[in-house]
Amino acid sequence: MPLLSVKDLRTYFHTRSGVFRAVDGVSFSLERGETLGIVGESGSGKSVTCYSLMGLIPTPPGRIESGTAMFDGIDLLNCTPAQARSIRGKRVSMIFQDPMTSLNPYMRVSDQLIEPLMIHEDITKKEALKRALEMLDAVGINDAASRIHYFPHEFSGGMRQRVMIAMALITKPELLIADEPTTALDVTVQAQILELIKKMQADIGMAVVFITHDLGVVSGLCDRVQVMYAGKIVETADTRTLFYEPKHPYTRALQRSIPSMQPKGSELYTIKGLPPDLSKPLPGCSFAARCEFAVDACRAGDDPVLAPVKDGHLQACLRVQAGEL
Ligand SMILES: Nc1ncnc2c1ncn2[C@@H]1O[C@H](COP(=O)(O)OP(=O)(O)OP(=O)(O)O)[C@@H](O)[C@H]1O
Repeated sequence: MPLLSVKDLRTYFHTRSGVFRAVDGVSFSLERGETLGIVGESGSGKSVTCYSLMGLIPTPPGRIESGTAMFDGIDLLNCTPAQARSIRGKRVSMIFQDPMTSLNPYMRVSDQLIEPLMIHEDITKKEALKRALEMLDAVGINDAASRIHYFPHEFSGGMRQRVMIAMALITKPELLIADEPTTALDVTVQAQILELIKKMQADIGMAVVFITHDLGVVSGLCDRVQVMYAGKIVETADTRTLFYEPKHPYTRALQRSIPSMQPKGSELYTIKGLPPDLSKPLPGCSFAARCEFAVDACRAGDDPVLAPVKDGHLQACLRVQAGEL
């Protein structure tokens, strides 16, 4: 049985300017210990997918319209508050691009680190502090014994990111959701943080969902990747297949836009145009307006659905499905 199984998740935002179908029929599953990358441009619904699982959708204007998200037999989208508390922040944790999303600026790091342990585990304060120190050590905070009493602002950006990771991992979660945790950091610190997540994953054996707009980042980190466009998954495969045999024109375009994949001296390739307005769904494929391979059939009928290319590789382009591309 997979650790997490999401079926037909739809999360819409009901605003004055219309209903934004941020996530529109997303299904995927994740095995224990597996790392799944969710890739797509800004606004494609990556964060809203994960926020839905974590109970972080602001309601209103947001609303989960349909779907189930089974985590070890419990539906995260339809569970009791007590079930939610026993899972979120303990068995499932999340880290964010901005560490201050989860760190409290007015609380010493020591108090923040021990809080989830005191809530979820039968443990004394002394034992909890010992665990917190070990955790800070494990995420590479030097001189953790004195720094544990710092406030978040007394750490540099990269170090704050490490503190947030320590806080997310201190309960040894079975699933970590990482929402662009390195985007705001310089390249060296970015690499260190990615290495750290990999190491902690190996130590704890947790599964990871890694959200990023950067296809380059997922290559060294993820077992499997799913590509999102306009609230839907348009392609999913193991990382190697997705890199070397991408099928969907959007995935191919994303791959072409990785700077290191482009020949030296050539003009940087970018995907022309903008993602569609999610409040005005158009007939046909939502990528058609920007797709260099689109034909009339792509702009008519229902949005194409995922179909297998081969075992574990699914994609949603009609022309690929018809064997034309
Ligand atoms: N609070 C909100 N109110 C209204 N609409 C929202 C809200 N939050 C998200 N949305 C809608 O959901 C869409 C998807 O947002 P989401 O944050 O999931 O994108 P993303 O792929 O994670 O992008 P990014 O990389 O920029 O975080 C947005 O384009 C927007 O239309």
